[in-house]
Amino acid sequence: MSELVFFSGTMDCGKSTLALQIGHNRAARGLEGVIFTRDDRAGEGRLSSRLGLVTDAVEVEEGMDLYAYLVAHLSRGGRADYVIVDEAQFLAPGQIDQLARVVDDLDLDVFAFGITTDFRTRLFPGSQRLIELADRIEALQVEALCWCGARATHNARTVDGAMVVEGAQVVVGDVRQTTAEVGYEVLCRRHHLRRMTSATARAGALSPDVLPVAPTPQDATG
Ligand SMILES: Nc1ncnc2c1ncn2[C@@H]1O[C@H](COP(=O)(O)OP(=O)(O)O)[C@@H](O)[C@H]1O
Ligand SMILES: Cc1cn([C@H]2C[C@H](O)[C@@H](COP(=O)(O)O)O2)c(=O)[nH]c1=O
Repeated sequence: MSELVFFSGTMDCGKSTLALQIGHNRAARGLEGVIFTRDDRAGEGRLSSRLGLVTDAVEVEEGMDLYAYLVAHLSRGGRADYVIVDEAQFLAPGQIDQLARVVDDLDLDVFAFGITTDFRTRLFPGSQRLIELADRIEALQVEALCWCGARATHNARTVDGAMVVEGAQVVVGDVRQTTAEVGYEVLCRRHHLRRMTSATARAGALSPDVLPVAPTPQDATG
């Protein structure tokens, strides 16, 4: 039975790497996949991992029918033994329905990879639909870590290191981005809710307000 599988996790937890590995292992056994992506940091029509690996992919445009694309591809004599979709959070809910149809009507496995929630902890519409329709949801084994050492569960958007909670849902960007104004940082829920990024935590630790201060004679006398 073919399956629609949603591999989800925070940013920087290895989703694209796993997508490339799944493709690589199947290619090694002579299988051919169709790889879709949308708005990868490496540019249009690319699926890239921070480990340096990159492959060509079909860029999913707004309004594109993924089921129709695959039917046309197969009718032209193209091969598709399975389908990979990276940055699946950026797909429209209707495109996720089309992927479910690819599984059910074309009998192809679809492996979708994406983050579930945005910088405001709200579900991306594409991820919500995947959660609703997927046969299986897989959490990645290599967890990203918050600056405090706890498992990172949420994605924060930062401007000059400070967490922001206003702005468009989609802004392509990266973690550990020191030069660009907008960046991202993965945090545990506790620090996401407190809006404490590594930079603000560092600044707080260095602030004279929180440094232990030796008591002065006035303290003793009141
Ligand atoms: N220099 C490095 N050495 C070893 N592993 C690295 C290095 N840089 C990145 N990684 C690994 O790559 C992961 C990010 O992979 P990637 O597929 O780009 O993530 P995602 O698609 O989930 O955002 C990191 O969690 C880390 O495990
Ligand atoms: C949290 C959040 C992220 N994004 C963007 C930033 C990146 O371009 C991708 C995630 O890529 P990754 O391979 O999982 O690291 O999503 C966004 O547009 N809006 C957000 O709220």
